[in-house]
Amino acid sequence: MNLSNAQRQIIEAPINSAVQVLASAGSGKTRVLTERVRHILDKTKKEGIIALTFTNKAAEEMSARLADFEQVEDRVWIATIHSVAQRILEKYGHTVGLPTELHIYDRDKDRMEVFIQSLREDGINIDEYLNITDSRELKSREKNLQSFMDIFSKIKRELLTDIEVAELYPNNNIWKIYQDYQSALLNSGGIDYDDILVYAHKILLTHDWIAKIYRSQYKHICVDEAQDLNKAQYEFIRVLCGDAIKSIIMVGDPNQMIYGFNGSSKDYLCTSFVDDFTPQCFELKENYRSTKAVIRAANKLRPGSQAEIDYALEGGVWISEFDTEEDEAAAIVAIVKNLLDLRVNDEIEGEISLKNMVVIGRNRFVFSKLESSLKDNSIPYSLRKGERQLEPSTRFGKILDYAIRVKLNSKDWVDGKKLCQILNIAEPKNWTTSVLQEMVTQMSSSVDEYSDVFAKLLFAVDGLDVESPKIPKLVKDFNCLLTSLVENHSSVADDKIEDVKLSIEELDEFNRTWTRFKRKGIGDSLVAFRNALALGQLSHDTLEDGLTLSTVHTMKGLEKDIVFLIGMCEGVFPDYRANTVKELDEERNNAFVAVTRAKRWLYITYPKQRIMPWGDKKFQRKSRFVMEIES
Ligand SMILES: Nc1ncnc2c1ncn2[C@@H]1O[C@H](COP(=O)(O)OP(=O)(O)OP(=O)(O)O)[C@@H](O)[C@H]1O
Repeated sequence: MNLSNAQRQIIEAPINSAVQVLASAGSGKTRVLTERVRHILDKTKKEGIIALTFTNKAAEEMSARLADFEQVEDRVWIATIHSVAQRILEKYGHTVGLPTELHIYDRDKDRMEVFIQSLREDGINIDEYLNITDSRELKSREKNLQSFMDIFSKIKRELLTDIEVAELYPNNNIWKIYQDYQSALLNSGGIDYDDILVYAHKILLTHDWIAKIYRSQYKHICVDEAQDLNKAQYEFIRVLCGDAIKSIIMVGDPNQMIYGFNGSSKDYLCTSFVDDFTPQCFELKENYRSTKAVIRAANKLRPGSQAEIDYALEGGVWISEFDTEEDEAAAIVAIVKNLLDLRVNDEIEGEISLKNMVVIGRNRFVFSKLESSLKDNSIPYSLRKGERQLEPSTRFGKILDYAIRVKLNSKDWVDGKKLCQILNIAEPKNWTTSVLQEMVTQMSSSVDEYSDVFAKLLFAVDGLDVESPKIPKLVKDFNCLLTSLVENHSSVADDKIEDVKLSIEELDEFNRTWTRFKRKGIGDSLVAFRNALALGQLSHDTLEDGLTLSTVHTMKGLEKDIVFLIGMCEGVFPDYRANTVKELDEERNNAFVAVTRAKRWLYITYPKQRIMPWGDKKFQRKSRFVMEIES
């Protein structure tokens, strides 16, 4: 595939200069970035490159595209911004007072537990506050607590100082509450997800010698999807460069900024980067991905954003209205079947299969009727997950998960408490390195019918060598044990045996995740494994051959020949919570991203009425975005 002149100019821009690329959907941003990396490798001798992506999937894709280049492994560090920051913490976290074995609290509810504990320690009777029977009032109180957590995230994502916080929230003692939460996190031996960047930024800012180590090895930085940077991410990149790294390329599309809830703003790419690095600026407008019909639709949403290439195919965009969500689902299933029967078409490369299609919705709730319809028609499908790992659902799976966390960080009372609850035993008085042994001892007097298995599991996890754990052996032993329970299950109530059967599946999944971890070569230790899980580096698509159902956010950066965009009603898309001009503008970006995932054909559908979660039937208005596309 040839590069266009515009693409080539960017790739061949002077090596030690800053480059900004503002490019529309499908214009080859990822391609340009990959080729730029290749070009730098070619033109320089031993210099290293850091290529920063937004998701692990994008990092994998870039690695795959560069796999044929011999020196890539030694010279290019392709990773998400969080993975790079985390690696810095693993090595140098001690310089800012972090524990040597980093424990990341990756679940919202665990962070909330730590916050509640910090309030307790401040003498606030938080348990009484939450111990009420009125469920509505309880919800509102939980919401109140959540609003504090949101502020903490904002402080971290925007790197706010105490003075800025006092100005923003003059009537609350937020900074003190925040500091107490931070101390509580450290007292439990961990940090939260947002902290990864905050601490890594702090390390580079306050320890120039550490920053110099990275700057001497990596002389070039490439940033993909830069329209979605937030302040902490941008400042992290800036401090990584310092005055030494001048070779930085940022590539992004302002019309695809869809992470505003994460503090993202296109201003970091469009304004701050220009002010701080005075880059050479380029634009790419030609859409190489989509057909004329799709490009026309995209241009209705963002006028003038897309240019057709001469040889673009005509393609098609079809908009259909249905009475109900069931009718909408049935129609999509019918179209899918017709397309599969069609098998080939001049506009689609190769054979038409479920692999060429995706169903996109603004949120995952719009898929429920379609999922039933697909099941009824035996059409395999899978919901594209975010990068976070699925939580285990069985008692065995949960015990394994919590026990590993406690093994790695015995101060982790959050998971320790949950472990005790599942095992139905008393909490240890002190959270020290012997907690798992104490739990094993306690299990000897447990009346739980599986106490023996759970005690063995705790014992086995406690005995793991953290540096080089023998996970396959653990899996094999417990697979045998659980299988024998299933085979001799006559004495056990049936619902419990279902849980054991599911445990075997979860254990298999755990094993596959471990294998994925080893194969990726990100480390050998149990800590590296847990942190890779927390950073979403080990997730995978569940079903490769089925029909993919995806939210807009998880479809970012990807493309399919045939796209169904469903549930296009006001309130769903744009989301009912988007009220301000800025929020509605981001909804438009979401619609633009959804439409531009289509390479050839786009089917847009909406129902005239929907059943709300509380059971009422509600009439729907066609989305404003559909009206614009039709106009
Ligand atoms: N010069 C070119 N000639 C032909 N096809 C190209 C060219 N450049 C890119 N493409 C193709 O266009 C499609 C879009 O490219 P790519 O995924 O790099 O775009 P992008 O700008 O990152 O898209 P988005 O931001 O919408 O995710 C891909 O299928 C790619 O192979």
